[in-house]
Amino acid sequence: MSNIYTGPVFEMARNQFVSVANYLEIPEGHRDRLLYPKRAITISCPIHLDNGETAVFQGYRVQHHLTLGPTKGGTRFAPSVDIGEVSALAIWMSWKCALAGLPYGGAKGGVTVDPYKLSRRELEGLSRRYMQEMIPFVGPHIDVMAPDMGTNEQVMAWFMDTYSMYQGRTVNEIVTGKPVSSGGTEGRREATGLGVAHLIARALERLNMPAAGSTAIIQGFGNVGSFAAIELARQGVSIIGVSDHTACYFDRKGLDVDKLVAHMAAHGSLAGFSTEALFDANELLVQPCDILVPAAIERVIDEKVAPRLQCRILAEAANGPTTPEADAVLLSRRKEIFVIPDILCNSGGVIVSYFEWVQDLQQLFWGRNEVITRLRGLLDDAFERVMARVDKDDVPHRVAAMAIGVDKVAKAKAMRGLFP
Ligand SMILES: NC(=O)C1=CN([C@@H]2O[C@H](COP(=O)(O)OP(=O)(O)OC[C@H]3O[C@@H](n4cnc5c(N)ncnc54)[C@H](OP(=O)(O)O)[C@@H]3O)[C@@H](O)[C@H]2O)C=CC1
Ligand SMILES: O=C(O)CCC(=O)C(=O)O
Repeated sequence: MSNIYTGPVFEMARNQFVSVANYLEIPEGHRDRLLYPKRAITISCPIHLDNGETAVFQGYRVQHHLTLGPTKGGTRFAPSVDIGEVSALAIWMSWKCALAGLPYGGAKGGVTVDPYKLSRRELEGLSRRYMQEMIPFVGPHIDVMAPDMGTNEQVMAWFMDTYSMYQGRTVNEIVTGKPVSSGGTEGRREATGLGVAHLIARALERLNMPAAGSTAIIQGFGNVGSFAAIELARQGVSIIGVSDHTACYFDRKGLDVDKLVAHMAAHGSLAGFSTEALFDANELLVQPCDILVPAAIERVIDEKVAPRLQCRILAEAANGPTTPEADAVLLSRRKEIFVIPDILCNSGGVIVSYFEWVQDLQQLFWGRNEVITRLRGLLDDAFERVMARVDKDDVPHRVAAMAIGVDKVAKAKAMRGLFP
């Protein structure tokens, strides 16, 4: 199939799919239908800059499959965004939602922009224009957006408001990850990081390692990385390394997570937190630790980094942090390194987004305890199913997790018939 889906991140998603399709013995003739997105939308978003000029930003939304329900997934504002990256992220959302048992296909969207270079007024203009251009293609039962890198609750509130103005009524079920004051759910802000820490606790249990006194290194200190750090520290794990784009810190005695979080709240980045603990960002991932949490971008663990990892647990909070070449290395190190694959590890976010959507549709809101208890229940269930498959078939954790997701979508497609 000749197509527009290219680039290293899409190649990763395709290679992973081929490995899983081989393991599941999916016939060649069924594979393109499972892999390639149903719809890929490209838009131009012109906005007025503060200096009076007009800038046009490229935006995308990819809806991978519609077999199990509406599509679901975040919106990324980052310079790296292109159709290949967004498509890969949409495909991963499909396997993630199916693994968690959510009634969704995968989607992802984004704008090629550095959001930190825009003023608040420009960011609002871009967010509103993006949603406005997407109105013909999204809806509470068609495609439901959420935050991802570079977007947040405020951007979701602007999306919701823009969509609602066009409908002439409040439609808060059009996006998730909104502020609680605008129809968001308790627990969504921290859900992904909390889920990462919960699954790390399950992995520690399985390895007979106590949480208290274990050490963790976290790359990325945004929504996911910071909440994972808070929850791990609460469990007694010592956070010995953290980084973002602006700084990297490492201290074997442990960093003060409360102070890191307060610094982020005051300054918006890690720069300036400490002079003593400054460290080389290129060496952070390969330092000895019990738990390594990449919580930033794709492809940071490649065939050069993988042989040098010195962690016992690799908890993939980011989407796609490990390349297929690195996976081959990790396969040979599978007794040393316990991988919690991304589609399992970071699924807490979309799980609580699902709870938010359900609450918005019903206009009946749950308390935080109910949200977190249900979240832990779905994560435990997915974790157990992945481990059962690993034990039964002796396959790598990623293959087991993806196989559960791919198999569910494949079976649903088969039952619905080949032709419309
Ligand atoms: N938000 C969510 O609910 C979910 C997010 N994810 C995934 O988690 C990851 C992080 O997302 P999220 O926390 O929301 O995004 P944020 O934008 O909130 O934070 C991203 C963090 O990563 C850092 N970062 C970016 N590039 C690098 C780099 N090269 N080295 C070190 N740090 C870097 C950023 O630093 P800086 O600010 O300095 O650029 C920032 O600290 C992404 O892969 C995303 O797809 C997965 C599931 C759900
Ligand atoms: O909350 C959601 O709907 C999607 C979150 C997301 O983008 C992801 O899991 O990668």
